[in-house]
Amino acid sequence: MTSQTASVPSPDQISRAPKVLLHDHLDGGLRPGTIIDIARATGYTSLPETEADKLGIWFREAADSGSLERYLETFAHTCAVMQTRDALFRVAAECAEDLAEDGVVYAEVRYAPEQHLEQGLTLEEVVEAVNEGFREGERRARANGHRIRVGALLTAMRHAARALEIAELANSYRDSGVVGFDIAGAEAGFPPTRHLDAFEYLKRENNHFTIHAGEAFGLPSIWQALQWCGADRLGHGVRIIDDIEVAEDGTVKLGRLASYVRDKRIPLEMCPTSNLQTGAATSYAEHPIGLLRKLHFRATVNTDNRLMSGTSMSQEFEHLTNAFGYTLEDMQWFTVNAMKSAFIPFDERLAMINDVIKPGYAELKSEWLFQQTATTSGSAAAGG
Ligand SMILES: O=c1[nH]cnc2c1ncn2[C@@H]1O[C@H](CO)[C@@H](O)[C@H]1O
Ligand SMILES: [Zn+2]
Repeated sequence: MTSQTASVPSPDQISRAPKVLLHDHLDGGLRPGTIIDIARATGYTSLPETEADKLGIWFREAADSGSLERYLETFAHTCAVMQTRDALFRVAAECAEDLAEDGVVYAEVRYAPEQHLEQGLTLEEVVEAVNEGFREGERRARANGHRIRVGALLTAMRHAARALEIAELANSYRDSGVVGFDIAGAEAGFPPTRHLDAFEYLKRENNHFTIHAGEAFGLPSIWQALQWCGADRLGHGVRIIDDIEVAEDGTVKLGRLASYVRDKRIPLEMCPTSNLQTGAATSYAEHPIGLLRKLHFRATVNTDNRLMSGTSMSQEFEHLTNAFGYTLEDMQWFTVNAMKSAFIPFDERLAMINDVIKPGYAELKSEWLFQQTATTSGSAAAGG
């Protein structure tokens, strides 16, 4: 008998499956049409294209550069149209709506408040506009028959010097929509230890943070993020593969750092398509997530920047099912990993896993039973 739980899910099943997203940038996920609307309304005239389809393609191609630094240049345009309360509200509401439409049930979406002050907003006004937008998006999703919860992560830019201030901001909104902190931006030349004061502050406050590490720079960056800064999770972390040796006969040897990451169940926020664009990986089939999943690292699947990568959670899973033959069981494994690693309280994570994620996958895994009944009962009736 062939149970479909052992076969690759269809795109439709992938889309309907409950998904959890831990690494998604708000300024990397705008709808192209929204960028054009806001640019018109606010007088921003530097967009490279003025038609939505073409603008979407422009972002994808410009981001397909092979270098993180050039990939990041495209954010000048999205940040330029995220400078007013209304724009931030709209972008955040649409983000929650789009994720819910894609079957995401829980998301942590990050952005850098310091990049949205050009037209006079304060840091607090930025956070409040985005929070209100997320709540509005959750309501719209519910009206469309979807359920989603969105938490914000506040990012500090690693080349700048405002990390402590942003960490304090994250801490003051921890009971109002902000679930943690992050640092992002160019990695080479900007080690996480530059922002030690921010991380030490958050640890003293018993707060949570993730650090972009091991994307454009290797093991030293991951080591610092964990052992100097105390990160709860790693943004990307793909270069941990450099500390894993696979011999010709298939035996695997983990170095000290890779062992630590696996033993301590450090979540890896992996973003396959983004990694191909910035040159952190060469193909889906060769993406380190394949080996890391086999070795039972706490790997999770994420979008990073839906606009720049022209992707969604469903598309990331489609690429992975094509490359590795992943089943619904694998998808559930990644999703439960992500939910376990979220920054919301333990009881809420557990309820999400037991009452939303597992029942959702159980339902999908049972579909083959009824398909078979439909075909066999038809032929039985014809034959009898
Ligand atoms: O993959 C990434 N690696 C490092 N930084 C990133 C990545 N994607 C986006 N950003 C940076 O994070 C800022 C806040 O959201 C973005 O403006 C971008 O500069
Ligand atoms: Zn990122």
